[in-house]
Amino acid sequence: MDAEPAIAFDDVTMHFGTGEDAIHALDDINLSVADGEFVSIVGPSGCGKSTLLNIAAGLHEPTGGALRLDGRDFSTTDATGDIGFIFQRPVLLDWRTVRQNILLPVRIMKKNGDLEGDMQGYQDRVDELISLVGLEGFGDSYPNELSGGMQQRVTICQSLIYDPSLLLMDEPFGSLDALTKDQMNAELLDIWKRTNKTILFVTHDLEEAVFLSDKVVVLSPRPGRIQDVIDIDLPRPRDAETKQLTEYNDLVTSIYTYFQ
Ligand SMILES: Nc1ncnc2c1ncn2[C@@H]1O[C@H](COP(=O)(O)OP(=O)(O)OP(=O)(O)O)[C@@H](O)[C@H]1O
Repeated sequence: MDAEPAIAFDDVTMHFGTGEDAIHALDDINLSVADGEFVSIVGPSGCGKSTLLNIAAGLHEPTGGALRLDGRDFSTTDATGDIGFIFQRPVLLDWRTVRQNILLPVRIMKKNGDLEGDMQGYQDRVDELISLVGLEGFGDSYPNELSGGMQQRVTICQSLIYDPSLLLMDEPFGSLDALTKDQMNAELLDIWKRTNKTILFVTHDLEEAVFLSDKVVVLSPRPGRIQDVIDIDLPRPRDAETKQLTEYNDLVTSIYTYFQ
């Protein structure tokens, strides 16, 4: 029997509000993401990409359908600790050091009684993570002493500190310049490979989606429906040379046709 998907959306529909003013954000979403898979979601502005991710994070309850996490009914499962969320803009406390910011989710979850294990284990993990994202020497720096790319690396560490199996990333590199974004994409693939996470990634950038993913999900204009799921069977590891491949450029071009 096949393993259960890391996360599955079964007939998920989302309306915000009721009556005439209701917004139909998502319609009939059926999507399975396998354990360890990297899946990107693309679609026109306002089509419901962030809503889909917010539902996966448990921040919104869908108005129809259901979610499964490793085969378990999401509505009755405590997913705290299984899911990490990374937003477009780093959410860091200016008055706390990099090290303290990385530990913040652990402190909050411990306070709420959602996390077990002693603090020392997490303190040691901070050093591993700082090294994983190449921030050695910056553990005692404050966020305003770091570049945008470095700040986003800190948020990646924050999301990895409690070792969730699923990472939800909502345009995490959308506010970075093109060169830094390319560098962060390469680093993310390296982190993904070394940590075996499942990643659900929202982006406006079709080239980024093709470069990173195993599959690209194309949503229609609102209400977001799945228009296509495209397998990206480019060889890995991927690097600057991947972008020179005819297959890479063909895939990007074919996904663009959905937006014309
Ligand atoms: N909390 C909310 N309350 C009411 N409407 C909402 C809420 N969140 C999202 N919406 C609406 O749902 C629709 C989808 O929004 P969403 O942010 O998911 O789209 P998106 O594809 O991520 O957009 P973008 O690419 O511009 O970031 C939009 O019309 C938005 O106004």
